[in-house]
Amino acid sequence: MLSATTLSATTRKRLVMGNWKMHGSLAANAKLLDGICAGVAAVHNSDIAVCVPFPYLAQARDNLRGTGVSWGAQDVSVHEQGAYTGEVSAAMLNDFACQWVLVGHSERRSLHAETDEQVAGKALAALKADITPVVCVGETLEEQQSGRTTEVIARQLAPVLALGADRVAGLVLAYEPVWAIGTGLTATPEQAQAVHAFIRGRLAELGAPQVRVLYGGSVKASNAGSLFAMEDIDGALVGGASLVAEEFLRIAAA
Ligand SMILES: O=C(CO)COP(=O)(O)O
Repeated sequence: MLSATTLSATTRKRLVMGNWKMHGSLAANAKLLDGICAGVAAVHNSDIAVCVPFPYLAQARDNLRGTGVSWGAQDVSVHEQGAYTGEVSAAMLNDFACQWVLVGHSERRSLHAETDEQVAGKALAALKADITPVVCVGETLEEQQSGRTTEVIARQLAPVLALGADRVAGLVLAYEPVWAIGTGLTATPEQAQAVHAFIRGRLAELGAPQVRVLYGGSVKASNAGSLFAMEDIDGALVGGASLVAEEFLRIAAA
């Protein structure tokens, strides 16, 4: 007989999401999106999505509608509207039919001093607009080396989990160890699985065990398969390798 955890693992569909970060141009994106669309029919086991810079949301929508590839943004304001120069609201993302939005990426946390509470507020703003937030958590190298990984993840998760089981059931989490982002250093599948199991435990305690937990940090076609083989890794949030259509598709098919 299947145990409850085995059963739930089999029902979480894999999600492979590209985070383009601040890369792209109309011309380069057109080529990349065409390449992804050309190969997506061969990928059966993963949901595929791209999170693009704000100015390219219309291009993503126009190129991806009806293709099976979904799209989203890389940040959202905690505010609904008003005098917030430079901010983009969840309702504005809805105007471009975004299905997803990243919140709390480590680059936003470190470069823009986003707090755990602000990240949870952004997740809530997205949920209220029917956009799925992909909440990113992860420890720095110094935190990892001093044995504080789970302490940091628990702290980052706390205000998100405080939104309650019903809200949390509507989001996706991404574990991205900061030391593995853009460095070529990937957590080993076992290292990543240990943190994912910890996160899954928190989700189960809350009553939201089905939430997908993605891994991010130097994911490539060559390491994706061994990461996806882990019980609690439900897909990947891919930076650099998502900018090359063939490589991104190979990850999704791994
Ligand atoms: O930050 C990341 C995705 O959000 C990971 O980036 P890389 O895949 O380039 O390491």
